[in-house]
Amino acid sequence: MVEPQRTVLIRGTGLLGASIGLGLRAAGQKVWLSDPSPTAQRIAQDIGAGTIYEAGDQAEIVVVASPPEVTAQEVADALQNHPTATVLDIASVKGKILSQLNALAADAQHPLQQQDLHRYVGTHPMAGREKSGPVAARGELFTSMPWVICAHETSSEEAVATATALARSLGASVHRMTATKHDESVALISHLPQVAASLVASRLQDAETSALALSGNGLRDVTRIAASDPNLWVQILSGNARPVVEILYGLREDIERLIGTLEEPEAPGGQADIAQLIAEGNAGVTRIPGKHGAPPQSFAVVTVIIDDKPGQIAAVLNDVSTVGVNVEDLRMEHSAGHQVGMLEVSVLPGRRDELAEALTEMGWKVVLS
Ligand SMILES: NC(=O)c1ccc[n+]([C@@H]2O[C@H](COP(=O)([O-])OP(=O)(O)OC[C@H]3O[C@@H](n4cnc5c(N)ncnc54)[C@H](O)[C@@H]3O)[C@@H](O)[C@H]2O)c1
Ligand SMILES: O=C(O)C(=O)C[C@]1(C(=O)O)C=C[C@@H](O)C=C1
Repeated sequence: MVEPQRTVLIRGTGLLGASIGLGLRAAGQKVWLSDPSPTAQRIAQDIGAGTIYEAGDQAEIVVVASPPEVTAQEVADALQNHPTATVLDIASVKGKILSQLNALAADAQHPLQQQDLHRYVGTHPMAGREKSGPVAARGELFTSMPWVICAHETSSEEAVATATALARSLGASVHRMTATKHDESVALISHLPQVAASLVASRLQDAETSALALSGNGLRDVTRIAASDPNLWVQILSGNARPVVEILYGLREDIERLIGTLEEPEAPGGQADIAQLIAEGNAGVTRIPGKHGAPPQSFAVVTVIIDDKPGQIAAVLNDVSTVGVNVEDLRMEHSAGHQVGMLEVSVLPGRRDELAEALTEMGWKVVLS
């Protein structure tokens, strides 16, 4: 827990900055907000993420939550304007920002000194949304999610401890690694998925409406993040281009192999090749950890068909709690052209049948998958 009397200034009150403000406020922290956009700043204040910063006030912790392209400059300004504060940034790329800061500190014309960087720690919460701006902010965004702390060679122990405490006070689990290791890791687990989602979704641009009307969960699962902000992703992908390109070379090989196989699927070895591709995906997906970095666990899904009217989700959840079953995950799907929704309740596999039976007895229409 960050000591409550320490004041946190959040510079950049968009999705991430406002979410951090909401989470810190809920944990009893004093938060100041600042954004070059007066609207983003006011909205963040209005939703309860903190109070607008008065120029000259001294913060003890500064969180830079600006777009990656201006992050190094913002960190440098914060280190100079808050001369005793720990300064951390949360940008999605780490190596480039650290190099930019080292270059500023080495530039005799720039006021940033190498010793100022002792108070800086690069960090990256591995939680976000495909939306931008403070309106989409959620205080619980970081609960049980990884938060990477990339101490650099001269980060002080105190600065690292402060950044770690801040991440933990938002419910995140902390992972420490170098900026280089971070960038290689996120190329695979964050940047590749974004590229894949965007490429798949872009195939839909000219699709016929009758085909799109058949869309099920497969398409939705693979494309949610295709709605992400292009401005942000230009900065992320170009800021981490080399590690992403290395992965794309491998992906290109696999795609070319699949094309070759599907051109003649009945040719000798063709069926085995297709099976191998799917099996390789099976092997990869089982390696994605679950909550708190625990081994992956697959939950059983109980789907409840509900009328598309207010109060239905709350009523189902109320009935689930009376059965005494913990909800591990929740998802709502709408059926195109129908006034019904499908509420997918994920539970531990051993509790599935009991829950389905109880909900059916209570009058709900339940589907097991
Ligand atoms: N979106 C995600 O899922 C996600 C997840 C983890 C980390 N991040 C990182 O968090 C940072 C913010 O992303 P976001 O999704 O909140 O974007 P956002 O567009 O929602 O918010 C960015 C905010 O920064 C403000 N801003 C612009 N220039 C600024 C400057 N010079 N100084 C201070 N603020 C400035 C903008 O007005 C805006 O309010 C980025 O560095 C991003 O890489 C994003
Ligand atoms: O879940 C989402 O919508 C995200 O965008 C999250 C996600 C990710 O890839 O996990 C995206 C980019 C950020 O740098 C960190 C988190």
